[in-house]
Amino acid sequence: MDPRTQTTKLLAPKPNPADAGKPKSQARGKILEDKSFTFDNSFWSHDETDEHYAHQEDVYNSLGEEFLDHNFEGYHTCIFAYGQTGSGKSYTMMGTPEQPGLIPRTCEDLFERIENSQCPDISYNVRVSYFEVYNEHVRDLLVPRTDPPYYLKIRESPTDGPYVKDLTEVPVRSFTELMKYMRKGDTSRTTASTKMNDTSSRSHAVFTITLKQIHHDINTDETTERTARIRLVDLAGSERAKSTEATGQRLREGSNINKSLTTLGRVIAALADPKQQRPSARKSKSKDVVPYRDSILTWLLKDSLGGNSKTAMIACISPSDYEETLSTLRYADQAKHIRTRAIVNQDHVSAAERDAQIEQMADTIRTLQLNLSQATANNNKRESETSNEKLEEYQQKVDKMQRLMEETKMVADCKIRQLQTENEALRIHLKLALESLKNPIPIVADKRNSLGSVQEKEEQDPAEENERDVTTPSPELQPEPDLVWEEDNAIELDAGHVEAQEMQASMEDILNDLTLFKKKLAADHERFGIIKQHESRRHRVLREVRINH
Ligand SMILES: Nc1ncnc2c1ncn2[C@@H]1O[C@H](COP(=O)(O)OP(=O)(O)OP(=O)(O)O)[C@@H](O)[C@H]1O
Repeated sequence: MDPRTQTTKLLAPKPNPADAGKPKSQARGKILEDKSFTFDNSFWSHDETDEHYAHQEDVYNSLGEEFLDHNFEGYHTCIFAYGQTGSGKSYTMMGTPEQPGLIPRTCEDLFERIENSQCPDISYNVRVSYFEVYNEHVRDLLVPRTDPPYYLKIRESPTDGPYVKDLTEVPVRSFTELMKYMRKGDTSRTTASTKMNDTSSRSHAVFTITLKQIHHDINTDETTERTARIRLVDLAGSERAKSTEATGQRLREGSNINKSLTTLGRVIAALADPKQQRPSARKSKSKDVVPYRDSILTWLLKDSLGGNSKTAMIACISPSDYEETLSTLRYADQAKHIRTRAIVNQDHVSAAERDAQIEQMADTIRTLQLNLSQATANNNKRESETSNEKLEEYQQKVDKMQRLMEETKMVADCKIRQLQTENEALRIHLKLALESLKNPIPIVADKRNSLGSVQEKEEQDPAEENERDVTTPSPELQPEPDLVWEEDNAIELDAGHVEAQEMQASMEDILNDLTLFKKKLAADHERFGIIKQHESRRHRVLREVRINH
C-alpha cells in the first residue's frame, strides 16, 4: 500500500515451479497476476515499527472525524467494514480497550463536541440502538438474550423506509453511558471460534446513533431540528466454507452470511452501474432492479447504500487468500462509483405547532384509553383483541408523543439557558456601570502634555521663566479645575443614575419574564406527568387485558 498515491497492490502468489516457462494455456496451476487499485485512502497496519503503519487514530482522523462533521451538519452517515474473516473488521470498527476503533472514537468525539458547544440556543438529544442480523433474523442487542431467541420484525414506512419494529432505542447523556450500552450489545452478539478467527463475528452488527440538534430562536420562538443518523456496521466475515472447514451450525451460519454478503455485492454492483447514476433511472422503475429485498441486511441498509446517506466502505484485507482478497478489493472498487443522495435533514417547527401536535396526540391517547377500558369492562374477547391491536398501533403514538414532550422540554431548557446567559451579561454590565458611578475615575489631564510641559519647564531658561512670571497669572488667580470637574461629574452622575434605573427596570422585566416562563414550564411538566400517569394506567389495562385472555 502506498500512502502517497493511496494505491493498494495485490501481489500474485508465486507460480508453480513446474509451470515455469510454459504458456498460460499449458500451465497446471492458475496463472495469477498482480493487481492495483486506487482508493480514497489506503491504510497499512501490519508492522508497527514501519513508518507508514496506520494506527486506529489515523483511520479515525481521516474518516471518522469528517463523517461526524457531516452529522453535525444534519446528514445521515454510514460506515461499514467489509472483508474476509479475520481481516480486522471488528478491530477497525470496535477495536480493543487499549486501541479503540472507529465506533468508540466517534462516540467520544460526539460527546466532546456536545460538551464543548458554546451555543446556549442549541440542545442535543442522542439516542442509540444496536441490533444484529443473524441467520437472516434480526435480534435486539440491547435486551438480554432469551432461549428461544426473540426475533424482531421488519416494517417499511413510506417516509423512513425499512425499519426494525420495536427495536430498543435508548437516550444517552454521556460517553460513559453510551459505552455501557455498547458493551452490553457486544457481549450479547453472536460470535464463535472458527479456524480463521478465535472470536469470529457470525452476525452483521448495526450500531445506530441518532443525533438531534434543536436550535431555538428566542426572537421568533421557532425551533429548527436537525436529525442525523450515524450508522456503524461491522459485517460478518466473508469466507469460503472450504477455508473455514465449517460443518453443521457453522456451515449454515456461513451460508447465510454469504447470502447477505453476496446480495450486498449485487446491490453494490447494481448501484455502481452507470445506468443507475442517470437521473432518469432514479425516477423510473429501474430502481427496483437493485436487489435490496434479497437479504435482510441489504433491505435494512437500503437508505445507507443508495439513498439519503453519506456512506463509506472500509475494505479489510489480510495476507491470506489471493482470490478472496481480490474479491474484497473488487467490491470496494465498485463501491467507489456509487453516488448516494444525501440531504440535510432539517425541520422548522413553531411553538404553536408543537403545542398543537401535543394536544392532538393527547386527545388520541385519551380516546384509546376509553376504548380499552370499555372493552375490558365488557370482557368481550373479540373486542379486547381488536383493542389490543389498536393498542399496539397507539403505543407507537404514545412513544412519539413522549419524544415530542422530551423535545419540548429541551426547547424550554434552551430558552432558559439563553435567558440566563442574557441575564448574566446584563447583571455584569449593570454591576460595572454601578461601580463606575460609585467610584468615578477622575479625568486625568493629558499626561503627555503635562509631562512635556514639565520637561519644557525644566529646560527653560530662568530669564525666560521670569519673563513668563510677569505674563502668567499667579496660581491663586487660575480657575479651580476640581470645581469644574465636579460640576460636569454631577451632570454625568445624574445621567448615570437614570441609565442605571433604566437598566434595573429592564433587568426586572427580564427576571419577571423568566419567572413566568418557569411557571409555564412547571405547568408543562405537570401535564407531562399526567401523561406518564396515563401511560402507566394504560400498561395496567394492557396487563389486565392479557390476563383476561
Ligand atoms: N490493524 C491491526 N492491528 C493489530 N491487530 C489486528 C489488526 N487488525 C486485526 N487485528 C487482530 O486480528 C484478529 C482478527 O481481527 P478481527 O476479529 O477484527 O477480524 P474480523 O474481520 O472482524 O473477523 P470476523 O469476520 O471473523 O469477525 C484480532 O485478534 C484482532 O485484534
